[in-house]
Amino acid sequence: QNLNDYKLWLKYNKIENHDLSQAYSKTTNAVYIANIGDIIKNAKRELSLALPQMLGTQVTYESSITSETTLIIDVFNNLPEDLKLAVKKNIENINKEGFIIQSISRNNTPLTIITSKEEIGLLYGTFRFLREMQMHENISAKTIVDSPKIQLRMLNHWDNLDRSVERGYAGFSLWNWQKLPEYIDQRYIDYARANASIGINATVLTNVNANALVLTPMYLEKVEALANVFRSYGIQVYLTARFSAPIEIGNLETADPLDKNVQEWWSNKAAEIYKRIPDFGGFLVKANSEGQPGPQNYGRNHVDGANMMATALKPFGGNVIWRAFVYSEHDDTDRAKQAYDEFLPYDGSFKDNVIVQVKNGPIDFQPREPFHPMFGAYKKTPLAIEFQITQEYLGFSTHLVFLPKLFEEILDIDTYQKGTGSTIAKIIDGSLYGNKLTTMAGVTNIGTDLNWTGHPFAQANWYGFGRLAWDPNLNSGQIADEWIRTTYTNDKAFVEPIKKMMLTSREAVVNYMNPLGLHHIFDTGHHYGPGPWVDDLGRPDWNPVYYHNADKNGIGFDRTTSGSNALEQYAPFLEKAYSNTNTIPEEYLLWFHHLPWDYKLNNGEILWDGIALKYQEGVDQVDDMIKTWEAAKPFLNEEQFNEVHMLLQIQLKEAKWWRDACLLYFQTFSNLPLPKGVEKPAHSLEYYQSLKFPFAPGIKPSWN
Ligand SMILES: CO[C@H]1[C@H](O)[C@@H](O)[C@H](O)O[C@@H]1C(=O)O
Repeated sequence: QNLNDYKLWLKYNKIENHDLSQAYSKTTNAVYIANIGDIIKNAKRELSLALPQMLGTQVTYESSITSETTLIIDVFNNLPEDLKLAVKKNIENINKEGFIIQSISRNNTPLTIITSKEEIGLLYGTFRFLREMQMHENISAKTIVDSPKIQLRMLNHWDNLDRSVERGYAGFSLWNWQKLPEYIDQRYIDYARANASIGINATVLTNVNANALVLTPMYLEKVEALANVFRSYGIQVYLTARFSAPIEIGNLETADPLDKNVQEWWSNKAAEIYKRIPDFGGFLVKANSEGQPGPQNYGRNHVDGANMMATALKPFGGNVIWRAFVYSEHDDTDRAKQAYDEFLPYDGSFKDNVIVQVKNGPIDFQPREPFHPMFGAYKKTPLAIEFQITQEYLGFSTHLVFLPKLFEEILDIDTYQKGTGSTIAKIIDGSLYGNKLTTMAGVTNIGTDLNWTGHPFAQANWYGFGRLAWDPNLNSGQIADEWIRTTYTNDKAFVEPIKKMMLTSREAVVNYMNPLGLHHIFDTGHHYGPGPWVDDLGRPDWNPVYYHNADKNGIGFDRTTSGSNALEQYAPFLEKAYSNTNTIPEEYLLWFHHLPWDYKLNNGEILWDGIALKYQEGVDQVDDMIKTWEAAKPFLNEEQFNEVHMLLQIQLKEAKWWRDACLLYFQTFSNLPLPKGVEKPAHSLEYYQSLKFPFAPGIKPSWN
């Protein structure tokens, strides 16, 4: 790994273009930055770090606004009257975290103003200003008026107290519990800077498979120390709350949410936390899911559990984020249907500080899933969308996959639940149903690796998540563009091909792992390589064979009326369109239909050939990615080039592994030859079935 990778997209490379550098130097020649709090101090620190690196000059700060001032950073209320007037129209168009960057002429001198309603907007505005410089944009020629569209832009860490990270592929947890609270690792500060630079404003420090100990005083003191660092970057801290904590650390005999002592215990716990952390965000809870304790252990339901915690947090302004990731071993209906069936009756019964958090798809973070049917169907209780930034099912931190493409696909989908135009983006940003609490959560891919995310390009997934949480209508191409230019170079000859490579990488992984709607055919436990043959796990819904249903007659999961009828959970328009093999988008075909091997695809190929050719296409796409990277070599130093080149070679090897293993296995049912154009497998099926990965990182759970 390359030392420079540590800086993420905040590289602040020297600006070589003389004219541009001159123009920026003029704009930043005399800076007035208000002295109103700790957040703005961090904006000032960032300027003092970035400007000398980019421009080669030190920043001169002024103690008051003078006729010499070239850049003003202050909240609207503090601006001199003439400047207030200049930005007045725009200030009405931002919310309390938004900002304006506007250049005017004052007494014939050019002046740039970064302003906002509140202090946090100035930090976001400063980061934006610096990004514009990194992207060599003509700042003084444009006015930028921007605000986040979603209130809680949140990372979910699946970090355990022993510093292992569930589904983490980038080293250990950042949180050094042993040295906290005294020792503040520089990493905490750089983590906060990176998050603030893209507008992430909340973080859940601990795994949803929770350990109650984090709620004991010894740990709370450490959490407080982290909260103290993050506060001045506008980041609020949340914790996961283990439902059985009152028993485990509170000496109670029950955790029944209707028990007075239990309720009191949680209220006292909330008070204790808020005494230390007055702006504590609240609890994220995984209950009665994959073996985690919950209200159902006491014959109660999700509403009882969530509302009990909501009552405890309410006096302090905290939220409960209650996950809807549930599927039960006692339920033999289609796993894809269970969360909807269980949660739909509760819509509207939760207290107003409860948010229900739903994964983007109904199974589990597959390379491609149709959207989770709760989106749009839940109309009263606010839903948070949960994306997975860590690549549990997408090649860990080894494969290059640009996830904003996946996130965008989901956000843009029309659920039709309130007529045409009921997109998931509008549900999440609250505009469709008028929800007051809006949230986007991302299960993070960050760890102690030198480059934070294991794969240098996985940084783009952290970046892109943050950008989409800020504005779910952003385009993934724009996000890739920003990331490449701030991380590598602005040279078009590099930017354009690399952007193309990133934008195709998501479809490539779908093709070589799970084409045409196939899903969950991963090897068991670690979810790394292919395991479509696995059929012997304790629960049927953990077995890949449950999901592909291949037999001599065909392949796919019938979710129409002749099968599980999961389609009934979607709006009538989609139910109808997806029920019909002529109108369903082919990328969802085998998600909803079981079809014969000789079924004719849109392009005239039979299904078997189509599947095989998709696998081959995925391999070819990775091959192209390697060619693109090789052609980009002149723009990279040796380490930068080599690290990604080595990773891409592994990706190619493993794309072939997926192709060969899946095709050889499915061929035992189809009994058809591989079509022309598909490479002959390098090994036998038995060989692929014998591969074992005891070294796979990131596993902790024992349930699948
Ligand atoms: C935290 O547990 C995870 C589990 O490791 C993972 O395999 C699955 O994706 O989902 C679970 C969840 O989201 O709760």
